[in-house]
Amino acid sequence: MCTAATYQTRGFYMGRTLDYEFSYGDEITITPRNYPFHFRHMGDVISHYAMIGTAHVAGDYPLYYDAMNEKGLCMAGLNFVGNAVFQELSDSRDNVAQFEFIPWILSQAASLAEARELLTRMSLTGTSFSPELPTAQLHWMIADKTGALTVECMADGMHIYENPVGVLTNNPPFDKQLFHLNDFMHLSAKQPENHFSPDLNLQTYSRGMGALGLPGDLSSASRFVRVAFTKMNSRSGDSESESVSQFFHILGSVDQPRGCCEVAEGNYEITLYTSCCSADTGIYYYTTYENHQISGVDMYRENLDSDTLIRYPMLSNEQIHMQN
Ligand SMILES: C[C@H](CCC(=O)NCCS(=O)(=O)O)[C@H]1CC[C@H]2[C@@H]3[C@H](O)C[C@@H]4C[C@H](O)CC[C@]4(C)[C@H]3C[C@H](O)[C@]12C
Repeated sequence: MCTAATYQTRGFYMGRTLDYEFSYGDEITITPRNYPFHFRHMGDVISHYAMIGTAHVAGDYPLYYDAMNEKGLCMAGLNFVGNAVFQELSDSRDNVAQFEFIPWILSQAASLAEARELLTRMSLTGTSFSPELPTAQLHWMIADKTGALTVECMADGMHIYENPVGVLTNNPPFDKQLFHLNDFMHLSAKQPENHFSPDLNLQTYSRGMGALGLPGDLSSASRFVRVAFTKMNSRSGDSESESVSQFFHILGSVDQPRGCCEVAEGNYEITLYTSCCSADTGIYYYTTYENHQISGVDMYRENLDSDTLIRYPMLSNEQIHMQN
């Protein structure tokens, strides 16, 4: 399972949890402006916007899971297993392989409006990266400070949804996730009042009872509701550190501890990492399952005019700050 969310304070933030039972070998990867992209069906793009995110680098190619570009446009791919059906190659459209989708959009679009424009002339194809890394069944959230979109390719074509919640999880399809929120409109951060019956003396006996009924399990549908509630009710200061701190609390509401989601006998899905792209500062923040300290990689501390990928392995050992 995975969850992605946006957060707006004075800055704009987007990130995700990457929940899985193993790692493909993830690295914080900066693609500078002059790294040559050789798109499978669209030729070469030699000069483009720089981007930073988590990727598995294979044969010097950044296979991004989530990233942002230097213009503050952000994008994340999440599992959409059983629903994703990619499109056929088309003579009249821009054919983009699913593994190229993040680089295709982030290399060229400076805003969500420009991304929307690219999407209208695109076919997202199932072309695989290699036999060892076959096509992943994903759907995506694309966002900047003006809003968010969800992109889902299904048997009936490409769906581009406005995403007013700024949240994405996994199945079912996004329109159903959004509709499901109707069932929870009675939830509140405030204490509830007795609407059950005036004939009963019902009392609140604990804080937090306004959100009684918020689903607590790890299913994708439940995580969607829980992170949406947490995000929509979030309050924080608007400095970078207060915003980033709050952002990790938002995604912390759907964190997966080892042991609670068994995917095979003795094999558990966990939150391998949680990321937070800061659109205004160009910093990619992250924590890992074993390292709760927030680490950061600042794209602007690198030579963004280079033509070579810049890679940082994730710091994954718990860092405990002893005070005595
Ligand atoms: C497994 C990851 C998604 C995690 C997730 O959504 N889990 C939910 C599980 S469930 O549905 O709810 O059961 C996805 C996100 C991004 C994916 C990677 C990226 O798409 C980049 C390449 C794409 C290649 O086609 C396959 C390898 C790969 C390196 C992908 C491996 C894997 O599918 C990743 C890492």
